[in-house]
Amino acid sequence: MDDLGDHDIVVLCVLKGGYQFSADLVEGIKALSRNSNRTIPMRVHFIRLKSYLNDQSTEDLQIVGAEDLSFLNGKNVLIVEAIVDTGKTLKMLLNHVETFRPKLIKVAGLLVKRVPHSVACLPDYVGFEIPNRFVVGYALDYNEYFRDLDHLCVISESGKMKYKI
Ligand SMILES: O=P(O)(O)OC[C@H]1O[C@H](OP(=O)(O)OP(=O)(O)O)[C@H](O)[C@@H]1O
Ligand code: HPA
Repeated sequence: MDDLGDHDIVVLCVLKGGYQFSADLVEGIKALSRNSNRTIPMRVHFIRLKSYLNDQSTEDLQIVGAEDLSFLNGKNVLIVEAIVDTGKTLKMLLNHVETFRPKLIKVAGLLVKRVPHSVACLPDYVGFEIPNRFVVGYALDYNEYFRDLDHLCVISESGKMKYKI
């Protein structure tokens, strides 16, 4: 919490995969605030990025919906991302967010995948480093399936075949 400075923060949740982690992280920050002497006013905002088809990152990385993030100007921003795999999404998002000139940007990533060809863009705060396998659950999907699983797990090859597009 100290890293995030002494004035209000904007939590920027990366949809769709980040919704569950963001919700739980916001609860965690609220609990820390309650147990300390300082309350940090918090705004929560959502941004949607999409690039995956089946278990592959595509070149078609889009910010879905026109996003005017000019309110980030001068703010302390905490980007919340469920997973950093190739790192392309995070890199593109950081470039985008920086154009709005926030005061501070920090990134919390629940999972960071050990991949051979990542773009070397890492979160400031990492939950877990995981092997190079495709994981689903806890809001992470395979072609939009499995976000509703309470737990994270590796999708099997037969699961991939069954839900392949
Ligand atoms: O590090 P990368 O290889 O770029 O992958 C990470 C991104 O991939 C997933 O998003 P996806 O494009 O699947 O959209 P979704 O969150 O709506 O499922 C995930 O939620 C991350 O945002
Ligand atoms: O392993 C993953 N699972 C779900 N979505 C993802 N986006 C990048 N990597 C993954």
